[in-house]
Amino acid sequence: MRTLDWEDGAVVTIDQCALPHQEITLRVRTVDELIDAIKRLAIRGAPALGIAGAFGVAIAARTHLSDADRPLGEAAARADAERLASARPTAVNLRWGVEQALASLGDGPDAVLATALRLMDEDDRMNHQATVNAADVIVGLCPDRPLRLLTHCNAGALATAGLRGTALGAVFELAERGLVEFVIVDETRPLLQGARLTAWELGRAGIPHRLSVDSAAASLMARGLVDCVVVGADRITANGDVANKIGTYGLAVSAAYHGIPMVVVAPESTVDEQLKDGALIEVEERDADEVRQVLGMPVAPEATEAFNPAFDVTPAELVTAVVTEARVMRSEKAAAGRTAR
Ligand SMILES: CSC[C@H]1O[C@H](OP(=O)(O)O)[C@H](O)[C@@H]1O
Repeated sequence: MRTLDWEDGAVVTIDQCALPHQEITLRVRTVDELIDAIKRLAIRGAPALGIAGAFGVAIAARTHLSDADRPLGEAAARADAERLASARPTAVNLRWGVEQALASLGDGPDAVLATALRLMDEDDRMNHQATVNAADVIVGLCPDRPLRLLTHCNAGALATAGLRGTALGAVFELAERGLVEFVIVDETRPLLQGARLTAWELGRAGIPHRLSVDSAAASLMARGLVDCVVVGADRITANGDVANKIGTYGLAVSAAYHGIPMVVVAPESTVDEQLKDGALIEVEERDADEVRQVLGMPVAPEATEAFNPAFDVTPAELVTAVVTEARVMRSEKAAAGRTAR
């Protein structure tokens, strides 16, 4: 089953908040339902957000363009599209997908849906090629065999529209080549995308993996248990800075210190050439309860204040390579700066 699909006028997906213990199918028929699913991370992951955004515009077009007054209908559809694009600010893909679909609005609801379906098919192709390219890069960077890989958050099929992830897709590609000893899965607090989603995907695929608390990553690198860190991205700026799940920057600093390659895997739709560097990226700040609680169970006093940035920004100089379906962006600084310790 695809992670995201379109059936009978609805976005059909799996509710990622219920995983790994329940596999609940979501059928989203309105823009408001879709915004709710995006905000609560039932639908999540940069490429998946792009396709969901495009399908959301298709829903808005079908809802409003049937009105007699076409200009009024288009204005209403555009207003819905803006609410969708603003649902989560950091992943560039969401607004990208909305804008791609909006470009077809003047040709009517069927044209908007056709655009969204095309983007969904392209998402599969782009992500698959990026994972093959990334596997080739990792093989070239890491002489030891088999590979011990560390990943953060979830950049698997669940983070895309289709059957293959980005960073985790590269892990799957390497495993298919018989090159993976095991994968260290950062649990990824506060919402535990690693423990709940990446472990679920790797378990279903029979790929050896070990769950780890986020704070163990640096010491696992110091023990020589990591050959390469491979992660996804939510926005890559023109100079190669990378916004990704909170904790990625710390991984990059530790990896650089230990001379371990840091590879980012993403489709070109995650690259934002309009933004010159990472300082300009809006980092989503989420509800403090996500930190005060573990999946809804309080662990801190109710009055405790908390930081909860959903992402951080890793400077290009700490990223060995950003790999897409179309190119490999290498940082000379990252290569020069890495001396094994
Ligand atoms: C393949 S992009 C996945 C990317 O998105 C995740 O964020 P979230 O779970 O909040 O949508 C995380 O940053 C992943 O690396």
